[in-house]
Amino acid sequence: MASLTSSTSRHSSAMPKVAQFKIGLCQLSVTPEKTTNLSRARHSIEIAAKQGASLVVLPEMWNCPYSEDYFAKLAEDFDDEDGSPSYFMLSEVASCHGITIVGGSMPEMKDGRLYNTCCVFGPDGKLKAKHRKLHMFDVNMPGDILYKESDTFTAGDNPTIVETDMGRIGIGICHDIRFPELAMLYRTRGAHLICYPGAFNMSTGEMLWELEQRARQHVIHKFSGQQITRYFTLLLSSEKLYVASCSPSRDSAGSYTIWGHSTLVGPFGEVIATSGHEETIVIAEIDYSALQRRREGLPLENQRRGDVYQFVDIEEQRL
Ligand SMILES: NC(=O)CC(=O)C(=O)O
Repeated sequence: MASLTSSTSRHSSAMPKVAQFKIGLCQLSVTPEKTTNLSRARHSIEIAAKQGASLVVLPEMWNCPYSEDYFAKLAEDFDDEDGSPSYFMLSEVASCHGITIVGGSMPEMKDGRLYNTCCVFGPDGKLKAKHRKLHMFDVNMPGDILYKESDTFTAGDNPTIVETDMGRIGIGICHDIRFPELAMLYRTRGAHLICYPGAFNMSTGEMLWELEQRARQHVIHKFSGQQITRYFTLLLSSEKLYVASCSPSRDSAGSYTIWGHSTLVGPFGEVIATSGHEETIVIAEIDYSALQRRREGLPLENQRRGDVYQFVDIEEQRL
């Protein structure tokens, strides 16, 4: 069993090759026309690269509206060269500009099943990792929102942590953010950054946005259970990690109204850069030396009480 202290972890948290760089969060407008989505995404990635971003993050479902009417229709099998224009566009634009792309998410069709999948491409255009959304967004808030993502998608089975020139990056998709255990797992495995492509809706989005501000003041007594899990995720980010989220822009005409507000949070829990709900690109600086300062100044690794509580990393347990 792995304890919460990362000193017992087999994963090092050494600083990456590039410790200071720009990240671009492409908050994209998404339409039912895949070709339009592809050219918008490509254009936005190219602008981010021209503005100096060496890591670009796209939203959850950037090539397809977040709607049951489109998921299967616009899904791609990434192994099919002719049937996967989105996948190959990302690979091509990554190598063209020599950048790393955390490719938001796309509906993936494989062996008759649909997955909500994020592909990460390196600067050579090669696929570095594929994350299938782990937690299905099944929600029933009477009078507000009723949705069952698990009716359409199959959940993935693996956490995804990917070694890049721009650090060790953990991937989660939207609802995955609500599970602090996943962020904790990434942290114990030495992640510097967690990227969450997401498509929050108007009610849950508002909760998160308010929470980001309130969490910094450590006001927890009014939070609901759901908000507390987000609060803990934010606490994790403020302890150890950079956290980047990237959303589609809001389309009020769509059946699922998106919150927007793509954001980069730093290791002090501070919002480094954010956006409104319109189509835009957030360009922000990541400096991993801030992680080191934070770790040295507040050495939680050495202070955790493994004799009182333990965090189990299932993979380490298997070894
Ligand atoms: N797409 C989602 O997973 C939506 C979600 O988590 C939300 O809060 O909204």
